[in-house]
Amino acid sequence: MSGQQDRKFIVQAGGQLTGSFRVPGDKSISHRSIMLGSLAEGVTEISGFLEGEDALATLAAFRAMGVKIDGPTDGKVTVHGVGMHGLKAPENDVYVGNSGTSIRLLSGLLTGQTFDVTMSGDKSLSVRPMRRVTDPLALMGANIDSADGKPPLTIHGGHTLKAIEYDLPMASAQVKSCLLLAGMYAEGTTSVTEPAPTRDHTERMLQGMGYPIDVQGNRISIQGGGKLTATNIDVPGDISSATFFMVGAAIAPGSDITLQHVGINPTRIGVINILKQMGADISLSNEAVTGGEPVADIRVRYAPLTGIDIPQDQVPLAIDEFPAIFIAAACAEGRTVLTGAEELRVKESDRIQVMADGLQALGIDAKPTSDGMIIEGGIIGSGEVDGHGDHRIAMSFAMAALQAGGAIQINDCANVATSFPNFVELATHCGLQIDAFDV
Ligand SMILES: O=C(O)C1=C[C@@H](OP(=O)(O)O)[C@@H](O)[C@H](O)C1
Ligand SMILES: C=C(OP(=O)(O)O)C(=O)O
Repeated sequence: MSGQQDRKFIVQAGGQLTGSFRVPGDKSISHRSIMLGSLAEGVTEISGFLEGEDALATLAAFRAMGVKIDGPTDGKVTVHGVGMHGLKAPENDVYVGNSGTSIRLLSGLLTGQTFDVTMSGDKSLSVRPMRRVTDPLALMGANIDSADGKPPLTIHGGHTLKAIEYDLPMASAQVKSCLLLAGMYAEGTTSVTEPAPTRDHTERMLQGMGYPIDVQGNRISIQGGGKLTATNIDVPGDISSATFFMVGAAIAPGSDITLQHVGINPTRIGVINILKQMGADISLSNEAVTGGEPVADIRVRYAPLTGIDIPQDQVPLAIDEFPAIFIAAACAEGRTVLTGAEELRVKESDRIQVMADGLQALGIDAKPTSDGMIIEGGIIGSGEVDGHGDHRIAMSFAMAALQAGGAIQINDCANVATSFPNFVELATHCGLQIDAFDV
């Protein structure tokens, strides 16, 4: 839970989604724009920055390390880069709240500094696994203390880093990015091989800021000792935030929405591929490339959905979208089977167990498995579910109300502010009958 106060949502049943609007900026790209902008030489102007708690935690961390950052004001941020060696020791521990991306990417970047930093987070972050970054960083020569592989992490600076060749044990853009950021400070060429493609925003932004990297299939290499040059970054809308509206429109008869200027990076569009395979009516227009990232307007009109076996190659490309995809599956005709998604168990909550519990509470036959879920499409009932302090769980169940037999109450929703601070306003604007209460 963020802050002192918790929130609950009560969403009335029925309705449809209509309208054309923009969702907030991409969370992954927002984090990286602050990190790389801070290390660059020159001034980086960012527009479309996500003013959500996670990205703001990264911004605050760099301010605490001496970087002058103006904004955010209406999504505009100006980062006065200090160069690769210009960060200063923060006066206090760095608190990154709920944000796995902040702590894991910063771990890599901070191993290259000359000072020590301790990073901590909220209740959810404090039980998330960090050995996936601390183990390979130790191989590079980093010295990191953790609480049994969990936050808080203390990164001891001043160690000489050596390049490594590393086969990632899991498909994780956070681990890949952590090692590439550490690789900028290592002697030699660090190579990371991923078992399957994951989001490549770090690679794109490094290249956009003039830091050479070499990509050969799933192997990404970076040589230490380079530099970054400031540039302007237009952050597209977050496809992970757009997903809630895509699923809402796909399940509610009469819906027709257009989500403007959304990032459609090929490493992020698993949700489009999966929903289309289920029968969703999704079309793209205004396709363009902005700051090295492809964008488009996404239109979704209601069409009946059918259950599918979700192709495993789509899993890393839709990793944050499964809570919402499970809602689509619950409204589809027939069975949907997800496998190969054990990573969902170590997100802000155990997204397999928590979604299965919530769906069952609403009368849906949902069987959790070790690495996925089997969902029989059916009729969603009225009831109360627990958001478990996980933004994506809360927003997914909010959309389920569009097809429910009665109102749905969702508890422990405050963390929606981590990725989508104006969710309730936008959802109301396009037709969801949602009220939020501080409790
Ligand atoms: O690199 C990133 O920005 C992210 C990578 C993914 O995490 P993993 O690397 O743990 O899969 C994703 O779930 C997270 O929301 C953001
Ligand atoms: C997993 C997520 O984020 P993070 O790992 O940055 O907390 C998410 O936003 O769904």
